Amino acid sequence: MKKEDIELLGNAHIATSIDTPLRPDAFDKSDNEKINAIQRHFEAIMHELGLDLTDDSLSGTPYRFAKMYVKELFYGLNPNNRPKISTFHNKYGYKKMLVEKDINIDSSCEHHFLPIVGIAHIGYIPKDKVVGLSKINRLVDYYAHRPQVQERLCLQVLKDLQDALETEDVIVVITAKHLCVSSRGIKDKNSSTTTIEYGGNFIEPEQRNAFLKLID
Ligand SMILES: Nc1nc2c(ncn2[C@@H]2O[C@H](COP(=O)(O)OP(=O)(O)OP(=O)(O)O)[C@@H](O)[C@H]2O)c(=O)[nH]1
Ligand SMILES: [Zn+2]
Repeated sequence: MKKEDIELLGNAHIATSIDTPLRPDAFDKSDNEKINAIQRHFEAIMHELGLDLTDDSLSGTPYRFAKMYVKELFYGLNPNNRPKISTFHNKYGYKKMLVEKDINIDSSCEHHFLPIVGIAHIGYIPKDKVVGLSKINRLVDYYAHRPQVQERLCLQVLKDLQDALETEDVIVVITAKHLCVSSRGIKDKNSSTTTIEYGGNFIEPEQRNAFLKLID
């Protein structure tokens, strides 16, 4: 790819859809077939870098790398891996805000494939359904384990929770450090990125501020 094309891609990095751009044949291959193929590709990259793949410390790296990509870092690409979000009938009639704070974010930036590390805070106001608390953390983990931009991660979590809870009254805040900003390029160790997305009642500044006060 030419440098100008990369620059164009960079400028257009905010996608118009909140869906992760996947090809229709994304899951035609099994995980093991993907691991085998990625292993060969990564072996070629290491070879190009001049590394001696017969070294006993390096020889297992292409397989380790491929397994890590498919089964760990990017397990969230496959919709079959979406956690089951158990919801319960809100029979106690809890109608105020529920906040799940300091949810761990381990993600990867899709421009450099480097880590995005941070925390998410989520609030919602139940209607007829409440969700098992751990399912909120699991959902965040699932969407984080894709090549991501933080804005889309925030929107994907918001949309899924709104659908699962059958209410628009959800808010998602993510604060994260991008290693592509802190460890390469500009190498700014201090800055972090915050994204906030919400719907329903959280459009009201009073409701939003009540949430922001709780996560402060
Ligand atoms: N909006 C947004 N940008 C991101 C995210 N993660 C990484 N980026 C940015 O994506 C941009 C890609 O820009 P390019 O100019 O194509 O890439 P680059 O030459 O490596 O850019 P530098 O990082 O400035 O060296 C960089 O500015 C990154 O900081 C994200 O989650 N959201
Ligand atoms: Zn990046």
